[in-house]
Amino acid sequence: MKTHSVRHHESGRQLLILGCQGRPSCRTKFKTFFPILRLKTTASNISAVTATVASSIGAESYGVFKLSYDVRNEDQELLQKVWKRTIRVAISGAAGNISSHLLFMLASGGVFGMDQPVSFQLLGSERSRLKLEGVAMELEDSLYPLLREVRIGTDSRVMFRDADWVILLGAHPRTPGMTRAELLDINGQIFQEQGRALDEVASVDCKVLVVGNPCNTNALICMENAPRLPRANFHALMRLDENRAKCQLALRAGRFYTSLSRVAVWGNHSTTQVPDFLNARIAGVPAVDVIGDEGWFREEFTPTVANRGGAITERCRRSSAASTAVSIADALKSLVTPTPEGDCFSSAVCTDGNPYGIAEGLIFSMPCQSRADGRYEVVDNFMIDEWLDEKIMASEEELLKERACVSHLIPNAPPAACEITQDTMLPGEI
Ligand SMILES: NC(=O)c1ccc[n+]([C@@H]2O[C@H](COP(=O)([O-])OP(=O)(O)OC[C@H]3O[C@@H](n4cnc5c(N)ncnc54)[C@H](O)[C@@H]3O)[C@@H](O)[C@H]2O)c1
Repeated sequence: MKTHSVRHHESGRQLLILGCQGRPSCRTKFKTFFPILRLKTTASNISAVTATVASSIGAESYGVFKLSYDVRNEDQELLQKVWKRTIRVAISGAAGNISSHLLFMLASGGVFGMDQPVSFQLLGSERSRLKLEGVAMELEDSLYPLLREVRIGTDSRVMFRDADWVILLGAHPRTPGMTRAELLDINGQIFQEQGRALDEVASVDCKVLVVGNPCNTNALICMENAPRLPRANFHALMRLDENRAKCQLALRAGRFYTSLSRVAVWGNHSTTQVPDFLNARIAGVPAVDVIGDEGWFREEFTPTVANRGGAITERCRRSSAASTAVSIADALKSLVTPTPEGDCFSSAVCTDGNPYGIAEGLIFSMPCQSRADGRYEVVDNFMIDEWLDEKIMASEEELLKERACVSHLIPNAPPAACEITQDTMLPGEI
């Protein structure tokens, strides 16, 4: 099944419809959605309409999305309202667990704003096609006024076209017996292909957030295969790790999490990640002074945060999905709202020109600030002591090794031997 949008011929509004493939019940639905097209809705002319619809995709859309809405009877106030340009969000792995939370947060206006229309371009795998159809139907039934269009498909070159945001969730899960090096290769191939697709069809301003694991190296592969897009547009999700660090600090200090600031997590989204307690503040006071127990920070806080995903997976028998979706929403919000003065957010971004001497050409989590326009700057005034430096270097070393293992997926990279000796677990794994 396909989802299509059609531009209303009078108002320029876009309407959404789930494609019928000729089913009689669906043809009735089609009639309801397209009264203005005055079509005799047979299976054959539905495909003719579909072709017309496909050619209208990519145009800007304005107006109110409402199923079986008749513009002639529309509330004049709504008609006259000037809507923001619809934001196009492409999401891969859209039939998966994280997506089942994320899509509904995005469609409700909780991320981009209650006055910001959104449209979805949902990419699934062949295997998840039917489930993707179900997801689109659930979105339909949710009647979100800000959701203007939903498209589903399995071709990244179609789904990434004209997207403003691309959230890459789809990845192969690590199966029993699979080494981290094998996972890097299998998923690396997915992200090589998606990087190429982005290079061909994505808007040059689009921001890409990679979530599928191993997310830092997947983001690196994606970025290197999309040279037309600025390298600064690529992120790998580390916000979940930051949120987990904040939760542990708040619990230990007995303070509400809103009192926390400058909590960064450095490095790789693996157990080598470095939750930074040295620069963290609680109500503006250094967290180390408020908690006053250095042993706790090193021996409990750091491993607890790094292994939190595993602890959740052990209990739920699947990796965290709802809290991951929340952290994706937080990560996106951080880029479209100004970072409060003196605060930061964690995102794994390209290390080119970074102020901390981390090897260039990696996707590495660092403290960032945003001016609300989708772009960020790396915060350059974090203190690094010997302990932190050593930990950051270990995570950097791991990412250098990961990069060497996927050199065959990076254009123009010199061939390198894969030397991942330690089979580091990902936070979501048991
Ligand atoms: N970075 C983080 O903080 C973080 C946290 C949790 C999970 N993750 C990772 O996020 C990913 C998604 O997690 P989930 O729980 O939603 O997994 P899931 O298995 O429920 O969903 C993944 C979906 O992706 C689809 N898929 C696979 N290959 C695809 C491709 N090439 N194109 C499009 N779709 C494809 C699958 O069919 C599946 O529907 C996993 O890799 C997981 O390890 C990352």
